[in-house]
Amino acid sequence: MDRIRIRGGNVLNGIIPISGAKNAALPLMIASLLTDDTLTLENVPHLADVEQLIRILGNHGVDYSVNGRRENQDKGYSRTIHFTARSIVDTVAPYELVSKMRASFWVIGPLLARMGEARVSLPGGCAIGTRPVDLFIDGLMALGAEIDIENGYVVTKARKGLIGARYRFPKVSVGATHVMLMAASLAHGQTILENAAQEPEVVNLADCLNAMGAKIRGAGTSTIVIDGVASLSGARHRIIPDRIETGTYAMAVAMTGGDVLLEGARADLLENALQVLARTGTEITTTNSGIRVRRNGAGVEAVDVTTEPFPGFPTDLQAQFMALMTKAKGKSRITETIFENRFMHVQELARLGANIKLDGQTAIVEGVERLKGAPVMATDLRASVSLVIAGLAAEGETTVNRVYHLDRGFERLEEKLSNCGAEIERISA
Ligand SMILES: CC(=O)N[C@H]1[C@@H](OP(=O)(O)OP(=O)(O)OC[C@H]2O[C@@H](n3ccc(=O)[nH]c3=O)[C@H](O)[C@@H]2O)O[C@H](CO)[C@@H](O)[C@@H]1O
Ligand SMILES: C=C(OP(=O)(O)O)C(=O)O
Repeated sequence: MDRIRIRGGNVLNGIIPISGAKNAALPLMIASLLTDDTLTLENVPHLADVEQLIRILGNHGVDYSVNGRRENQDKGYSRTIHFTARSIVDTVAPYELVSKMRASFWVIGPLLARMGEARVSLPGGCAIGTRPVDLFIDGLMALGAEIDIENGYVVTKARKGLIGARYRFPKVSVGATHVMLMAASLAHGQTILENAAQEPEVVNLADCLNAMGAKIRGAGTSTIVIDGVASLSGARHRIIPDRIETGTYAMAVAMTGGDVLLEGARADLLENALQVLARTGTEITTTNSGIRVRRNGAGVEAVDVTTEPFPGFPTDLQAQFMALMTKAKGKSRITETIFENRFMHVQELARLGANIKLDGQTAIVEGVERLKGAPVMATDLRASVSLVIAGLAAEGETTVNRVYHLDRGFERLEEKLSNCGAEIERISA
């Protein structure tokens, strides 16, 4: 299995191009199941999750073709991809495919809306909590779907089509909001979703669905109104820049020091996290071409954070921020409210010399003078990259094992960081 080897201690200087957002690309690709026309997506990142979803969609009958120079396609540059689901050849999403990635469960919405049936394996994904699917089931049932769980599969039918309804999510869920948006777009009549997720990825999906002919208002607020339409057409749509990748590299610069332009990044997608970073003493400026992050030799202040649904501090940046706080001046409290088991990076950061104590859902981080390189391993995507950041600021050599987690969500990570002066390389097994 590949590993990442880092020799820490270098400051970061230069330009890091920000890729298209994984968490926007996945639901947008799934939306291609809603129409027999071509959905063209621009700025699709080259990531393991995207490739896996291409395979899953292919199983249902989605053809795809990639624009761009052939030599770029395999090297991992964001691309334009055309997805066409002329006909749905299979409404079953099997365990072997869905268990590898949580988001693949979301095909349940479009398959049910377009075909009146779906049989989708319960999902896998990052091991950061129990991650049930009750909200998807309740929401689709509110639209008139019949649902049973059989042998690890969610089996659903709506032979006469889905019917618009008012549904209030008992808890904010990004994935369940995506699925309800897609399903309700082809339902008969009006659907009103309350307590919906307000994440930029939800807005990106709603904008794309509207370009395909859907009638959705209010995406980006907690109440979304969808007037169902009989069919959707193709469209051309651009994926937003990845706000988690943006925040991750911003925290890397805050930790190592230096001056980096995060090219193509959009500050409005992560205002809360940028404000938190500014409070640590990191200089953040928005320019025409992206976000510039600077930190001199003065070190970072300790800041408390609590993860929350958007527009709050994102759970997907919690691990990276904890890495930063391990070298802060003083004590910070980091509270995780979204996932009940998202502290697996704590014991790995401790291998590098971090001083962190857990008190329920709160991590108390006492900043230390220096971290020292060590072999580490993480069991989820954002935890893995938090170890990369910590390794960049640690003395000596850090080896991050199980690199496949990083490949799920970070396009050309080693190249982007080494272009800015980091000593980082992939060691192929
Ligand atoms: C591919 C993708 O976009 N993944 C993101 C998405 O995951 P995902 O969409 O899976 O996360 P959700 O917003 O659904 O999860 C939020 C909370 O709701 C719970 N829940 C969710 C559904 C359900 O039916 N029942 C239930 O209890 C979850 O266990 C979790 O505790 O949003 C998360 C929260 O911002 C991010 O960390 C993930 O990176
Ligand atoms: C948790 C994540 O992904 P997933 O929902 O696919 O597990 C993530 O992107 O950080």
